[in-house]
Amino acid sequence: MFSFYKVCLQQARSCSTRASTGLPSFVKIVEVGPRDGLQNEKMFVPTETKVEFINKLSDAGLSVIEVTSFVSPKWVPQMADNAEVLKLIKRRDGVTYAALTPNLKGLKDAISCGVNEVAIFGAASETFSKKNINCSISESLQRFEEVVKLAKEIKLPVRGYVSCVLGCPYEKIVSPEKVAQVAKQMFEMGCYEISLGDTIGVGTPGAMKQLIAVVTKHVPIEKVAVHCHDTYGQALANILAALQMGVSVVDSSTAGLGGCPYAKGASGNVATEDVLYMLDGLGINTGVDLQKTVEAGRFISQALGRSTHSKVGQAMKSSL
Ligand SMILES: CC(C)(COP(=O)([O-])OP(=O)([O-])OC[C@H]1O[C@@H](n2cnc3c(N)ncnc32)[C@H](O)[C@@H]1OP(=O)([O-])[O-])[C@@H](O)C(=O)NCCC(=O)NCCSC(=O)C[C@@](C)(O)CC(=O)[O-]
Repeated sequence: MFSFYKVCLQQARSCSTRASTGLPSFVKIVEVGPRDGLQNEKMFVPTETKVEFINKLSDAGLSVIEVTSFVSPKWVPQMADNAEVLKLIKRRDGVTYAALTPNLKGLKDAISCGVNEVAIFGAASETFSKKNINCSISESLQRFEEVVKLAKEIKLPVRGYVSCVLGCPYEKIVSPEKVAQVAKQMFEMGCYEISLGDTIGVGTPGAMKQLIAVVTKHVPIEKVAVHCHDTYGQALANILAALQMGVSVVDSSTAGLGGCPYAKGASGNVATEDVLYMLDGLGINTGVDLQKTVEAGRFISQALGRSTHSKVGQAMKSSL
């Protein structure tokens, strides 16, 4: 069925010069579809659908899956079934089931549901911080200190997100120095990885490279991840630019689902299928099965009543 795709991949792999380009040999994919992907859906997605989607993703070999968030259900109603989701999923050995936790209440609730990892999420824009988590950047960092302190006590890994790293829906320009300042503080408080979020997908590869050059003055490159939305169609190019800078952790969302409720007009994350296809062609291992990921994308797209946003998912559907 996917014969043309296979021939193309073989050709791409044979042309690949990973060793000479200095790209990493392995990239960790952090699948954010069930959380970032679904948080913005207007109609409540049934819990069983979320659970089946997550199970399909783990079956595809995705080893880190952000499954939900422990935020106020008044702010993000779609994630209100966080405890049920974590109770019903089929947990696979070796898979990290992660959740967003903006404060101590979120952390305590997440712990009681048996998450393997949590993420705090701040921003490099004051206005976005206020709109998204109802506090200033410095107030958010104080809250995060408490979250990280408690998580450390029970040896629960904490990831840190910085949003608006290449532009803000309210303030427009965001300087790399501001991003680096927030990233540094999150890293120093104990986050094991810092994910740089191009929340509204406005970045271009040159800006991404400049950003990473500035951030890595404070955070080691192996601790940096990229989280690219695809509003302007630049996500894959930006990811490649990040890989060329030495990044080896990429966030993505199956079927290209997603968006932030507090960043109006921003489109979904880069599709996991598209990232996998590109990495496969570059000879970079991920441990993830592309075809099974495409099937998971098809499942969730059908459940949402629309076609997948993944170009690879679309191409493979038409037998290319
Ligand atoms: C952070 C808060 C809670 C502050 O919201 P607040 O209103 O300032 O909080 P509060 O402490 O004053 O509490 C108000 C009410 O919320 C409850 N509450 C308080 N905390 C929690 C909690 N953890 N879980 C459940 N309930 C909670 C609390 O119990 C109380 O309930 P009430 O007495 O009114 O019934 C709120 O602003 C919020 O929930 N924001 C969610 C924002 C969000 O989820 N945004 C999307 C994710 S970020 C993103 O998508 C970007 C990212 C990560 O993908 C990267 C990128 O692309 O850039």
